[in-house]
Amino acid sequence: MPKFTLVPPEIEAYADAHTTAPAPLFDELRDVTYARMSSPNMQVGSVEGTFLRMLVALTGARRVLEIGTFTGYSALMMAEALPDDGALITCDIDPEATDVARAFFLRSPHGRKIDLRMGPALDTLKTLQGPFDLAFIDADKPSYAAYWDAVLPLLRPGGLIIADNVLWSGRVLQPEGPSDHAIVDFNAKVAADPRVEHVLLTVRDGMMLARKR
Ligand SMILES: C[S@@+](CC[C@H](N)C(=O)[O-])C[C@H]1O[C@@H](n2cnc3c(N)ncnc32)[C@H](O)[C@@H]1O
Repeated sequence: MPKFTLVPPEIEAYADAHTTAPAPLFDELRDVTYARMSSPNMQVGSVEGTFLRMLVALTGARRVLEIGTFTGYSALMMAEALPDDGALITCDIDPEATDVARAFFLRSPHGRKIDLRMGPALDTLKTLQGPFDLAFIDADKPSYAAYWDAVLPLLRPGGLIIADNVLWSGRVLQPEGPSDHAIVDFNAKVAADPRVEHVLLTVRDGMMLARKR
């Protein structure tokens, strides 16, 4: 199973210990995810989750789009920073993981801001109307380039796209499998796109932040 982090575990633990502690519900969500899911480390975790929440707060986002709900950690984190009338649409295809997400959304006062759409994200994206203020791409890697093409037009000028796992446990340096190449191609695509300014951060497994001009 990929580690989904390039940061040594003791450094990750130190960063975690010096990051605002998430509400206890997030600890429970982490524990349930690790007990029930076969790839629990897909969950963004507290450092990246808190960073996402901070980005939503700093950008003043009111409408957020997420591709890749899993058990709901990142969605719930970002929803916490939305205003009362804010909204987050999140997409997934996995009924088992999203059953967990739904149960936790119901237990949070911020869960009512979240609209979970089941089905392949590329189909869901065709049904959505912009503008969104912020989008978080964190689903199947071979579709990243297609998600970029579909999401950027839905984003308002000045809006932010965040893509996760763009260092792919370091395999971007020696790509072999289809997902490795998909991430390499995605990063090159973003870097060549004049519609955005972008920065690739070495947070956890790599986060691409791209601001629409
Ligand atoms: C890395 S996980 C998301 C983790 C989540 N952001 C979190 O913090 O817990 C990726 C998710 O993408 C979903 N996914 C994979 N292919 C998809 C597709 N074609 N459309 C929508 N979701 C998809 C998977 O079911 C999985 O739950």
